[in-house]
Amino acid sequence: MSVTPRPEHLESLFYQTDPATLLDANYHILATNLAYRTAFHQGHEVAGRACYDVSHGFNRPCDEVGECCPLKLSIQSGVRSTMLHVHHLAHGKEYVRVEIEPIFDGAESALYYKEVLRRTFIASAEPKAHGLVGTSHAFINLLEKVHQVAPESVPVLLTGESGTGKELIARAVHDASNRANGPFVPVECSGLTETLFESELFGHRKGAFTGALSDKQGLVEAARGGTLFLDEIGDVPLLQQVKLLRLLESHTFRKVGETEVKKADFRLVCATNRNLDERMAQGLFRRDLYYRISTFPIKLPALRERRQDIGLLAHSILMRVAPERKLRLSQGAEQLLKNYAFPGNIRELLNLLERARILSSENQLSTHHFPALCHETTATDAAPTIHPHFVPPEDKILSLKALEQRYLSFLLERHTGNQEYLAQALGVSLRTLTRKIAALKRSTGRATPEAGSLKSGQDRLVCERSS
Ligand SMILES: Nc1ncnc2c1ncn2[C@@H]1O[C@H](COP(=O)(O)OP(=O)(O)OP(=O)(O)O)[C@@H](O)[C@H]1O
Repeated sequence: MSVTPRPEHLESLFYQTDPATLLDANYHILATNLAYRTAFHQGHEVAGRACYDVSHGFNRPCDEVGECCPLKLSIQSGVRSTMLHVHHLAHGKEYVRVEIEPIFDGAESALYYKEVLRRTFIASAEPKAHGLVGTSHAFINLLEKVHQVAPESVPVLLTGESGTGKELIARAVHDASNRANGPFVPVECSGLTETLFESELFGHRKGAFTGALSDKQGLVEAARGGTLFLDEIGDVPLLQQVKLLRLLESHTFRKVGETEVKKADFRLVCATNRNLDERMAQGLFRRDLYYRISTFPIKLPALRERRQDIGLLAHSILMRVAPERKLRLSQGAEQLLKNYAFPGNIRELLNLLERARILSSENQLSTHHFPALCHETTATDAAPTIHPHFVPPEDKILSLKALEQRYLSFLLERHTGNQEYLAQALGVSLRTLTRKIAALKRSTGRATPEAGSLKSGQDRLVCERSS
């Protein structure tokens, strides 16, 4: 049974400047304001429909199809909840920050729920040539953290493997902060020599040292009112770490060759792909500096932890590297990329796509345009290989036995006829290896590569042939 909102609540909704709706606990939209209708539905009224239908085109509540639902959270907790959602609208998918507040009005349980929706542009849920793209859970969790910390002034430390997008996330923290109108100043710390470090960071006076031909403003000063992004902070040598620490503790600095002390005014974001715990244990990174920079650490997921985004990322990168060609991935090529572990992360994906676009004269990139991942053999029409960085699909957990069999079949293809060597390298006796090969043969019902090329059906990567 649907509830009728009280006039005072309807009035507060109508005067709300942000897009807003009133919902009941059964996911029905009871009322909407003009800002909501204008922003999301070209002025059309959607009251009376279910929120999951309107925002996602689903026929069931979002939490029943694997998405987090802020309404459900609020119903369960009885308090306000906020989260990022990807909304599927007429013009495409977009990121919306949804805030749900239960309205009790003296009643024991909430009468209904006020929903306020704010668009966020720090990332795109649709292919886009520049900026952050993604819709996977790991990526949404990352964006949540960016939203949580952006309005605060605390230092942020971004960690994660090389090529995961730390610089883009640093920029997103800046863009979502109240310093967004100020400058964003990236500093590549690993490239700064000892002599350059101070003069680059703090600036210098003309004549301060040989080669100082004019006054120079430092990067700390350039970041005034904005964000200073210290990339590769883990590579800063100990001597310079002391200087950084002094800057962060006193919020002041002095140009080289000058006596005047100046006040610094920046928000600090640092990034590293080094393991700072290890560096501290080795005495290569100061613990006091670590505590200064790591108030809010954010670990970026590796690309293999957000494989759901590979198609979207690839599409976006193709728009970037070949804007004049409408390049698409074939299904097989997309699957090939999704099955690869990407030790070099998004930078490696970019590299592979650049190479593929040069190799292809068509609009479609197929598996044979990715020779590094797909070693075609000439033995059969679809002779498969498994790349050493092969990882099983996200939605499928392989049993250890199945994984062992895959690995074995991959090795047998590589080392045909050399079982003695293989047994030794695997650390098992030749008898054990022979037994495992026989079991593999039985389970696939096919000959092992000893007698020909082994195919294990859908679990194998199959290279498309060039048309
Ligand atoms: N979510 C994303 N959406 C689109 N492009 C991305 C995303 N994340 C990273 N990229 C692209 O991947 C490349 C590598 O990103 P970036 O330089 O920010 O990585 P990094 O983690 O700072 O690497 P390193 O540690 O080596 O400095 C860039 O071309 C960047 O534009």
